[in-house]
Formats: sequence, structure tokens, C-alpha cells
Amino acid sequence: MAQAEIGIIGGSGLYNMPGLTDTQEIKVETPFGDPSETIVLGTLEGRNVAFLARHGRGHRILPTELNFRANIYAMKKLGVSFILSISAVGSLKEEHKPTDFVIPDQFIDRTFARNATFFGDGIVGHVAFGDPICSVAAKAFEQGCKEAGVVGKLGGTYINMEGPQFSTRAESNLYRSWGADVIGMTNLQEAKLAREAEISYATLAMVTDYDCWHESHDDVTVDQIVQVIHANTKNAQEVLKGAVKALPKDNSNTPVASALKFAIMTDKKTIPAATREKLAIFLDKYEG
Ligand SMILES: CSC[C@H]1O[C@H](OP(=O)(O)O)[C@H](O)[C@@H]1O
Ligand SMILES: Nc1ncnc2[nH]cnc12
Repeated sequence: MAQAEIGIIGGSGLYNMPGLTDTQEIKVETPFGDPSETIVLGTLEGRNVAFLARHGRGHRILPTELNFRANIYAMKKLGVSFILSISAVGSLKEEHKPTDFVIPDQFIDRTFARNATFFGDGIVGHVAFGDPICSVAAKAFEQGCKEAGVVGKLGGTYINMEGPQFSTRAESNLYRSWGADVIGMTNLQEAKLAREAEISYATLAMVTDYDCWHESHDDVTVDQIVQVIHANTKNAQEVLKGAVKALPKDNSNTPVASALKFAIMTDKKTIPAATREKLAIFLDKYEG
């Protein structure tokens, strides 16, 4: 029996979910190591939810140091079929103002020090990723924004940089020339791993700053980001409630639910037993 239907990954400034009731905190073990934090199971709008603080409570883990694989595996182990992520982002366009929400539908990868696949160790798999965000989950966020009465723009490109330093002005202007909308340090690896895990993923990107390209705004600082997040946390939580309410009971009607069907290249007979066992949670439904 699944312990949760919906996973929520809270980013910078969102280390717990006050709206959760009947809560229980659990430590989830995974073959990929420890998730960022203990996970809080609870009920939100009548749905069974699992909440994970991405950087740990107290914000202890750098974007580069995040164990994305353990975080997503833990969600799979709990039975989650949708992950709703919340993240702070810098704006790369005038029209995305601090405190607005954007619901990105594309990513550009500018990272270079991350492990973002469950495959390897004798098994090769390639999932389709042309549409990295689940449209059902994204529309649930859009609905949540409507209900909360906040700006929630559906669609946009999220640049995932390595960090932890913010961008140079030349980089920020380069990303603008690419037509990108927002910039952050964490979401793409989660989206990739969620796809391999056949979990639908979408992110609510809270605009906190204009990065460093805007001539009439100061360059981004953590201080500025924290102020915007604090002013906007209640809104984010309201949006989440609406989104949770809008989600179907599972993602079986989305293409994400069968992402692994044609993904594995490796001859079954050659997959090392330890690797097969480590990935059983993903592969059993196809191989029995
Ligand atoms: C707090 S400033 C930069 C930090 O904020 C974002 O984190 P998250 O995506 O977890 O909200 C950004 O990606 C950086 O990790
Ligand atoms: N300007 C920015 N660059 C990268 N990550 C961010 N998170 C919030 N603002 C950001």
C-alpha cells in the first residue's frame, strides 16, 4: 500500500508544510544513500502527501551536494506518482517580476557536477525527455495559482546552473539571449530522475530577483531572495493546496507512467544481479 500519492519537495525557504495534518516523520532508506532530510507524511486537502525539504531543514546542503537520486527514489518507495516542486528562481525577463510564479515547461542544462540517472553499473537506459514537465501536474499548479489569486504563468524555460555562486553578468545576458525565462540550481536533475522513476514532475518557480542583468535593480543577493520568499510563503502554500486538490488520483493517464517501457538497451541476461536488485522498484512491472 502506497504511503503517499503526492510528493512535495520544498526548496529555499520552504522547509515544512504547516497545512499538513495527521503528520508522521519517517526516515526513508534507499540504495542510493540518504535523502536530504526525514520525510513528513501527512494529509493535505484529503490527499496523502510526502513532504521533503530539498536542502534539509536549516538549509544545510548545497545544490551540487544534493543527493537527487536518494530524494527521488525515496518518493518512489513511498508510492508517489506526482512530485510538486517549489523553488526560488531569478528572473531573466522583465515580465517575470519578483513574487510572481512561473510554471516552467522546459530546461537548459548548465550543470557539470551532478549525478542525474538511476542507470549505470551494467544497465543502460534512455528515457524520452522532450517534454520534461508533466502537463497534468503543471496545469494543477496553474489552477492552484488561479484559486490563490496570484500570478502563475504556465510555460517557460528554466536554466539550471551549477552554482553555488550566482551568474556573471555575461552569463545572465547570454541566457536572456537564448530566450530563457528563469534561473535556478536544482530542478532539472529532479525532473530527469522523476522521469526515469515514472513519476510526473512539475515545479512552481517563485521569482525572487532579477539576477544581475537588470540595469535598474541591484544584483541578486541571498538577503533579497529570503525577503521575497518570506513575503510570499503563504501564497506558495495556498497554491500548493489548490494544486494538490486538482491532481488526479495517479498519473496512469499520462505518458510519464510508461516512460521506461522502451528505455532499456541492455540485454536482461547481462545486467548484474546487484544492479537489477537496486532498480527492482522501477523494473519489476516490466520484467515480473
Ligand atoms: C537561496 S538562493 C539560491 C538557491 O535557491 C534556489 O533553491 P531551490 O531551487 O531549492 O528553491 C536555487 O536553486 C538555489 O539552490
Ligand atoms: N538569480 C538566481 N540564480 C540562481 N538561482 C537562484 N535562485 C533564486 N534566484 C536565483
